[in-house]
Amino acid sequence: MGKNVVIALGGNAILQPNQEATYNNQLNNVVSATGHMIEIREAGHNIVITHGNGPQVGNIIVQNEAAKDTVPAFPIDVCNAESQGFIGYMLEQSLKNHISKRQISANVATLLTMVEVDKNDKAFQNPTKPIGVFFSEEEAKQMEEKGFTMSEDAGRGYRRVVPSPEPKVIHGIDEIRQLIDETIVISSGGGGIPIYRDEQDQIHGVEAVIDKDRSGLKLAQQVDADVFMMLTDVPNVYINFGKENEQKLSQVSIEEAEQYVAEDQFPAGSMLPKIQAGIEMAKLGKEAIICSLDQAVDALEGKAGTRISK
Ligand SMILES: Nc1ncnc2c1ncn2[C@@H]1O[C@H](COP(=O)(O)OP(=O)(O)O)[C@@H](O)[C@H]1O
Ligand SMILES: NC(=O)OP(=O)(O)O
Repeated sequence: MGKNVVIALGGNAILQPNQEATYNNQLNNVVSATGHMIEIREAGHNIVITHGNGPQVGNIIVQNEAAKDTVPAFPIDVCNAESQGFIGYMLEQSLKNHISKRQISANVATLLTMVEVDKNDKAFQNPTKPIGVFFSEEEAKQMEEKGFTMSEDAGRGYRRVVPSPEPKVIHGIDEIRQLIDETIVISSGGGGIPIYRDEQDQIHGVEAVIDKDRSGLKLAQQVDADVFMMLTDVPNVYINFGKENEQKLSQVSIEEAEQYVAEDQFPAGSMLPKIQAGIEMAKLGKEAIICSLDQAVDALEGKAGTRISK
């Protein structure tokens, strides 16, 4: 019998750091990514897809700021909703085209997803989520002088950072559970649109970008997934990443993963949230896999990627 698999697709896989942020570049990457996802569905598994939006939401914010003298800029939660819409559109269109070509029986539905956070989350005082394009150190210094918070991102350059609160409740879980056997559901894109409830139980948007690996974990837990797959632009997790003594990890226990975290092997805002999500998934007796897009099917069969389990 097939497994329930939640797949998280990285925003940097949708727009690679060295690519121009055109719509066509992003669509081409999504067409290729969904081709691999469809293979998982063809192998008999149910899939729920979530995705990142770091590059995309950062670029939407830049568009808003550039045009603000003629069109007022929207808050970040609305920019998140816009990124969810356009990435969901690319995913759904590409999935439907693959389904049609391969004559598979499956529907696709994209859910615009709000995710509740605590408005007093301490993340609001400590921005850590990298968004948008990469800058040199010199450019980053100039951006800081203009009031932006910047941070180095995993050896790839500097990026703007925004608050990234912990996801608490994913909206739409009952609907996903009803749909999952027949339909490929796309949900919680960009980590979800961050919202909070006030004392009168009213919903409000809040300016932040939730980490999609953390909300993907919540999604995996809430839909009772067997496997949480985080597809990114590296084939494996490594210790001593980028150094001469770099070492590929294939199978990692909870204890080993916790030890590597304690050794500061993984940077916040890139690999750390994936590993933390993987540890939490493994603690539930389930599996977490971190791998590159093109190795998704092999990784699910235990032949590629990095697997965290008990
Ligand atoms: N220890 C590590 N092993 C593998 N990749 C790492 C490690 N530490 C940092 N990284 C970086 O993490 C990146 C993946 O994280 P991120 O850019 O947030 O991915 P995505 O947007 O695909 O979710 C890789 O491209 C790599 O540069
Ligand atoms: N929201 C989010 O985590 O996006 P990335 O995957 O692009 O970092």
